[in-house]
Amino acid sequence: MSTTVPIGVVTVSDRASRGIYEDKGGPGIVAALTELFGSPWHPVARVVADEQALIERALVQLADEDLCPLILTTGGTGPALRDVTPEATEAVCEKMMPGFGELMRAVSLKVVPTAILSRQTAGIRGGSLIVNLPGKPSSIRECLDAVMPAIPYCIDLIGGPRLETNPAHCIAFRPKGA
Ligand SMILES: Nc1ncnc2c1ncn2[C@@H]1O[C@H](COP(=O)(O)OP(=O)(O)OP(=O)(O)O)[C@@H](O)[C@H]1O
Ligand SMILES: Nc1nc2c(c(=O)[nH]1)N[C@H]1C(S)=C(S)[C@@H](COP(=O)(O)O)O[C@H]1N2
Repeated sequence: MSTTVPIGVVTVSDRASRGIYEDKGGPGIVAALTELFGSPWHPVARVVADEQALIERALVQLADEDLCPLILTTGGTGPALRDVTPEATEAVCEKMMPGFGELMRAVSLKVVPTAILSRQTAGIRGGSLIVNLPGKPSSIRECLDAVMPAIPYCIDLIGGPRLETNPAHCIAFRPKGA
């Protein structure tokens, strides 16, 4: 059995899932986490089309079977008809964490005026925190840099493993004594 922490990485993209283009989202998340995490971890990656049932199934498996304390999605957060990642996230979560989306949009707005078009959100399913990132590969690091400082303490609070960040790239916030 693996002693490293499984982290769910879900690319939601019609074209990447069909092989029309190479998926840069999943590898982008892995590259970002490789810098940001200080604890041993390994990715459990999935690539799915923009279909709510498929996204929900991937999230449920990663949470309930793979026991990932953190699941990151990329893509499907916009206003287009097939963009349903936030709906899938909300459908499988018991509790929403709207502050994640608020912060990521605020930070992204400094980079791109269309940041308001992302409905990216976050929520809790059991012992898993699910966080949506936009599909544009360049948005992954911008968004993760903003929210990563709060992620280890959030995972503490839902009973997950103690995750450390790499202080060269990210200082995690935990209240004194936590
Ligand atoms: N997984 C990915 N890998 C590589 N590039 C991506 C990926 N997802 C998105 N992109 C790029 O970012 C752009 C905006 O992403 P968006 O999620 O809106 O794509 P989309 O138009 O919904 O198409 P698709 O679902 O087929 O990726 C895409 O047009 C593509 O250039
Ligand atoms: N940081 C960042 N946020 C961003 C973007 C971006 O390029 N960088 N693209 C925006 C655009 S153009 C769209 S349409 C929405 C939704 O993208 P998605 O459907 O690929 O998730 O994310 C927005 N948020």
